[in-house]
Amino acid sequence: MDEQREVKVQNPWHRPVVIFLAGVITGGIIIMVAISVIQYKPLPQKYKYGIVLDAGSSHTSVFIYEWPAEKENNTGMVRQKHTCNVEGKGISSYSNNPVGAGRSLQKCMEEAKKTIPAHRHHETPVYLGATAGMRLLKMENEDASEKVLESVAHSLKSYPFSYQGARIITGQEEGAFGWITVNYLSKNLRKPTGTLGALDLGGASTQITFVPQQEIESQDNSIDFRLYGNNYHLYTHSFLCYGKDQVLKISMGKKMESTFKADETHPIELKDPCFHPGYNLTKTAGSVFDTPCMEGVKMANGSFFHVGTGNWSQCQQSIRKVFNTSYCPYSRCSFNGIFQPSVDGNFGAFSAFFFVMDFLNLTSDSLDITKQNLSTYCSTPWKKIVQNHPKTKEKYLSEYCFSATYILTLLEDGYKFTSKNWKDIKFIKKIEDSDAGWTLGYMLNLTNMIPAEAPDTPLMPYGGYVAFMLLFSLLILVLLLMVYLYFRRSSRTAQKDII
Ligand SMILES: O=c1[nH]cnc2c1ncn2[C@@H]1O[C@H](COP(=O)(O)OP(=O)(O)O)[C@@H](O)[C@H]1O
Ligand SMILES: [Ca+2]
Repeated sequence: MDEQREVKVQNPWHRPVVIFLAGVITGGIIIMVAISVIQYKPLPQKYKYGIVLDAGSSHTSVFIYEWPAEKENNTGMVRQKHTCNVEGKGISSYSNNPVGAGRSLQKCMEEAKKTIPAHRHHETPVYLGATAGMRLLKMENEDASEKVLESVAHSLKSYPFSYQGARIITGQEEGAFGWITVNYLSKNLRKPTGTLGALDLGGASTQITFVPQQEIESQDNSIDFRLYGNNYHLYTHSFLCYGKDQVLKISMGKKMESTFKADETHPIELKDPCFHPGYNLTKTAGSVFDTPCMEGVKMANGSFFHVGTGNWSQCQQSIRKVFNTSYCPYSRCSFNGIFQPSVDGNFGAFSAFFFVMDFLNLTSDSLDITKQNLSTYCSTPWKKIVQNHPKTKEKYLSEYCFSATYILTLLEDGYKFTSKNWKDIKFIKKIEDSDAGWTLGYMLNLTNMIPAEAPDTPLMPYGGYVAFMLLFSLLILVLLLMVYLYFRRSSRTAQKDII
């Protein structure tokens, strides 16, 4: 009996104190895991907002962006929540009525107030960036351009948002921020993979931006960024007056200059291969020459009949005349003596590049087939075109043959794309529900949402962390149980041996 009692006393697992301690340790581990899991659980998502107004030459669009507050420095987290198209023309058309420019924004800004939760209004930045229409107005009439900018600034300040400025952005900014937008949305910026070049076509200017293989020979065309720990050396150029609406005016003006000299009888007929056969509209010379882009072209006046002949190759011949390729002070040029390295890699072509090519179903064929299809389209009678598209605005409809011919000529003769790398051009409107364009990149830059260095990332993702903690604590529990069972067994064996 005495020996038995001795053994019982020697077996520590039979002591209530030890059992109590084991319980406390196990409970402690469970509490520790529970606290650390709850502590690092992501808080319910809080969203922040930003507003950018794209005051283009043809119209103004309001973009509302949204992003989770705690993830603002991660690539691809900002998304477009809402867009609103301002009624009427672009702000540069209000040169004779600047007050109207500010007033035109009211409807869309009221919509913005409803879209963004009220408690976020005061911290939501609002930016307005004006592009080539206002650049041209500033060249023509600086005073009028200032009055228009004052008017839109005054209007934007009357809303409960955080007004951050209304200004004319430079062509370099327009190109570079378009490039940032498409690469941010494609999540290219933190990866070692290549980037996407950006091609933007507006009504009054056009931009080309990409990472070149060759050295950039002109300082004006070079932009450097450090984003997420990577250095980017970009080539960019913005051609003022080479948006599709201005090129239409220039090429019509040039045609008028050459035909009207020979024929003095009024009203004059302007035969135009870029418009469909059967198209015939009376226009005023003033509506063609109302631009500073027509320097050096002899001005006509009065009205004329704009008559379509629908001939694609003649149309291309007439468009080629707007590109000056007679001089180049660098090793290579696009046109008008502007340096351009050879195009390299994939390109996203957006805004009017997309609107036009998508409307004509010309976004996925080879360059040769695209030309053939466009040629057939241009020679289709105007009557049939109207019948086939009864809902499309006739002004847009009448200009698609011209616009697509200009696009092909700009890309092939201007930027030197070939039938080989034609497939590298992707005509895009949106990437992941956000429009391709300069506005997102502009906001990301001004709100410092793209850090120069890659932000620190946790050792493991949240899900992995929870799974790891649970597995690890389970393992400790199993180990404790095994040790307990082992000791119990060995103490029983010891007891039996003794008996
Ligand atoms: O649905 C469409 N079909 C064809 N063209 C369009 C459509 N929507 C917009 N556009 C054109 O896209 C261009 C947009 O240019 P924007 O107004 O941005 O000028 P900017 O960038 O030169 O300042 C204009 O030429 C406009 O007519
Ligand atoms: Ca634009």
